[in-house]
Amino acid sequence: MNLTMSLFQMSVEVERKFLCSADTLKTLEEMGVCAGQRQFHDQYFDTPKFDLTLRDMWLRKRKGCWELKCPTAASNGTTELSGEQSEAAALCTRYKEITDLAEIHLRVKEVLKDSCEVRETETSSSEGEESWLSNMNLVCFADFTTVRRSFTLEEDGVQIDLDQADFGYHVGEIEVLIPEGGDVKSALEKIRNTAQKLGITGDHKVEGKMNVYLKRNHPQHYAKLLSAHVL
Ligand SMILES: Cc1ncc(C[n+]2csc(CCOP(=O)(O)OP(=O)(O)OP(=O)(O)O)c2C)c(N)n1
Repeated sequence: MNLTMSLFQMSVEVERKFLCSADTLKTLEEMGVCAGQRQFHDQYFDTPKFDLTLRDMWLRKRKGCWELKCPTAASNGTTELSGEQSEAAALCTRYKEITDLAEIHLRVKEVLKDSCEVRETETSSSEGEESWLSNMNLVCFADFTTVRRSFTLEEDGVQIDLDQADFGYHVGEIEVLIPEGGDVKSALEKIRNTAQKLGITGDHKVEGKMNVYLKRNHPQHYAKLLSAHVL
């Protein structure tokens, strides 16, 4: 099936990361409802030549489920932003989240077809359900566990996560999920309001877990992504 014929409805995650101070945590605990704490183990996959991550595509397995995060077109939903909205956009990331495995296979194959990475073999059940990884020359390059506390505020559809990764990095994120083609401006506005309420300042993007993980564990991979302006 051609990708343009694909009919899957995808979500777009609009997200701002922040460093959580003791003051922010106190405000959050006063204002928000703690929706619980959970722990998950993430494994990220790419080819040895980094064909996916160099295109800002992030393939991972979390709690037994596959997810692919892909960039949205830079201008989608962000034309004619006000000054404040542009500032908010510069602090946020926007990624499509694909969770349907067949769709993930299609997208990954599409990217790898030019780099001769895909072995055109049929998967037999005896090879195990994840032979597609080796057929596409995909290997695990990052593997870590996160303890996440989630909060919800009155603001519609805003989730705040406080993540503690097992390699010693803490980061918070304010997140709004919208359908593909949905209202990015309104999501940015909600994120900006929430950051203001929590007293979050700063005019630079805060590093995510992966930045810090790669810098520490795979500096060459990290350097390639930096020079390609992916991170
Ligand atoms: C600030 C920032 N973050 C991520 C990226 C790109 N990127 C690197 S790894 C990566 C995939 C992991 O995304 P992230 O949202 O950081 O992880 P997590 O919070 O655990 O996922 P969730 O539970 O919210 O789905 C991305 C998109 C970027 N360029 N800049």
